[in-house]
Amino acid sequence: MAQALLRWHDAHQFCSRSGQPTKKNMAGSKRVCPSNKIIYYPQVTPVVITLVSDGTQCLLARQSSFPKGMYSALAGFCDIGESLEEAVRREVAEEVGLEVERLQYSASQHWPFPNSSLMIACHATVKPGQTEIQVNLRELEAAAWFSHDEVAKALRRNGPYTQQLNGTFPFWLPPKLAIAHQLIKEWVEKPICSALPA
Ligand SMILES: NC(=O)c1ccc[n+]([C@@H]2O[C@H](COP(=O)([O-])OP(=O)(O)OC[C@H]3O[C@@H](n4cnc5c(N)ncnc54)[C@H](O)[C@@H]3O)[C@@H](O)[C@H]2O)c1
Repeated sequence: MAQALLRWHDAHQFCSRSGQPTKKNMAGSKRVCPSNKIIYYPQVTPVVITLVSDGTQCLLARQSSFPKGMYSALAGFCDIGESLEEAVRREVAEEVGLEVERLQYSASQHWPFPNSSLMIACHATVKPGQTEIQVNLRELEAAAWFSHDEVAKALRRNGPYTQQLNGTFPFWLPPKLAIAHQLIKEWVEKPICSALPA
């Protein structure tokens, strides 16, 4: 968190209205422009992260920037004017072409990489039978449905894998510190999604 705050101070040294240097307050919690008194507060950007399930399988995806073999839940920044529910539905539709039927909040996490994000984690379901995915290749490298068994095994493995096994990189999941890991673990331990309220 301290590093995220230091990065924010570094990137906000000048007032965007007057162009004058801003001054940090003693506590380091804000910056003020001495010429027009505008106060700048550190920003936190909301990001939704969603584990989509059809009741028996869950959907995991990877971006080309991920370490080889790592798959995670779908994440995306909230747009201005959007509720969290709208952001989840839009992101899932944009990234894999699925329509979310029900969703349930799970937990949140401050994520300092590369800037301060507030990760808001949710479980979502799609209607059984409406599971055909269309991967948006501008955003994702791949996405696929994984069975409960496959995901449970991947949780027990210790990634990251840097070595190929039978010509491919074994699929592995984000580390414990990431809320993506907690979301996936929650689904494996209690497949909540099959019992989400309508
Ligand atoms: N803690 C976790 O478990 C976890 C898991 C997945 C993603 N994340 C984080 O969530 C964030 C979003 O994930 P992603 O996969 O969409 O990331 P991403 O960095 O691939 O961003 C996708 C696109 O969003 C746009 N974007 C970048 N910054 C933005 C901002 N501040 N506001 C609006 N749009 C912006 C850009 O066009 C970018 O190409 C990243 O910071 C990522 O590190 C955390």
